[in-house]
Amino acid sequence: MKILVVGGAGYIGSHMVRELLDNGYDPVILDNLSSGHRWAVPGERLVHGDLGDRALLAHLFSTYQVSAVLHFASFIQVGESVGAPLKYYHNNVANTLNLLSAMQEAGVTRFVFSSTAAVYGTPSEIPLTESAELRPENPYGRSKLMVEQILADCAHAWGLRSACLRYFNAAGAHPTAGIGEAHHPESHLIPIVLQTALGMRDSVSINGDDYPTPDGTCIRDYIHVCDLAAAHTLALRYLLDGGDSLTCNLGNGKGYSIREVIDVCRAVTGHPIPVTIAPRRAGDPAYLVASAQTAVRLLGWKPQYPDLASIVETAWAWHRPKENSLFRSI
Ligand SMILES: NC(=O)c1ccc[n+]([C@@H]2O[C@H](COP(=O)([O-])OP(=O)(O)OC[C@H]3O[C@@H](n4cnc5c(N)ncnc54)[C@H](O)[C@@H]3O)[C@@H](O)[C@H]2O)c1
Ligand SMILES: O=c1ccn([C@@H]2O[C@H](COP(=O)(O)OP(=O)(O)O[C@H]3O[C@H](CO)[C@@H](O)[C@H](O)[C@H]3O)[C@@H](O)[C@H]2O)c(=O)[nH]1
Repeated sequence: MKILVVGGAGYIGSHMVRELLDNGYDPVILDNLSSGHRWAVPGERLVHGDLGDRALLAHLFSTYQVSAVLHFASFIQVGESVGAPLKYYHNNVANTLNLLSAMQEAGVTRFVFSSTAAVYGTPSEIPLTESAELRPENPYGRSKLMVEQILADCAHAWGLRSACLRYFNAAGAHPTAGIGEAHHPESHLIPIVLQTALGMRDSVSINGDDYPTPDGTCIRDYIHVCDLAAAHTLALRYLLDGGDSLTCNLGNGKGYSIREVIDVCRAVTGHPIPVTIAPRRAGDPAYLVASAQTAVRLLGWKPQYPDLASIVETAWAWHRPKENSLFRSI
């Protein structure tokens, strides 16, 4: 069964491509390699192109009998989005409209969307369920919420069925496939901490220690990238079996402060990992922790890496040969 994976050469998308192959699906990847990597995916499955290219999308849908689309392609940095909102609205919203229009023209009606915990903003409840208030605090989160709303309108208008998967913080690496997180430049906390353990950085700069949390640093819920991929397969099966549109949080339900993340990384790597304190980063809510009970109940999802140390161990196994962090940019 042919599945179009948009953004499939990126961090989460490339793990998804492995997961699809392991489960007998036939993925085709569309990626412009703006932050993804040719080495992360089987070359013969990659179409190098941009989501903004309507003619290319029409060509893809007419060439392949696509059963469903998994959409990972977007810009992803919370802090950057505050200073460059139009960049985010253009790629994350306008380009997604292109994709949805091409799907409508081709009669493809199943869609799995990479949404985010950033749609919630400062939590109205703890842990966050999907019915919590949606008040994103940065353009990145707003761009994802806009797409969720567009998907609901398309469901009503032309029968699109979508799974909006609101991931919390993706981390870790595939234990055997030789792929992992490699953003250039890296902005995510865990890879930065591990690069510091490797001596590639002098210290980790903590973005603010005056938040209303027990140790003053931001709390996040970290979820293994392979557990995310497994949830997508379950959501895909659910839609292929005729399931109605759904929205699910994907997280482990346990929050770790930045200082706690660094402590776990110290324990895993055996390195002291120096820190410095920097000002707050714009757009950061203090606390984001998931209730993933909807995914458990509706999809039968069960994370295989429920604790942070087991997630960091896989990330460390990936980052430790330094060339994975340093040189494999394309
Ligand atoms: N990493 C996280 O913690 C996290 C958490 C919540 C949600 N998400 C969402 O998951 C998705 C994947 O995130 P990731 O961490 O793998 O990011 P990533 O940057 O590694 O992957 C995104 C991929 O999309 C491609 N891409 C971007 N714009 C494109 C375009 N216009 N045309 C074609 N390809 C394009 C990039 O080249 C890259 O391969 C994103 O939508 C992100 O918002 C990520
Ligand atoms: O060098 C660093 C890097 C990060 N942080 C902080 O660590 C926390 C986690 O940051 P990061 O790893 O950048 O993740 P988030 O900003 O929480 O965003 C990620 O997780 C979101 C879901 O919660 C996704 O939607 C985003 O795409 C993804 O980038 C935040 O408080 C950051 O300010 C630091 O203090 N120092």
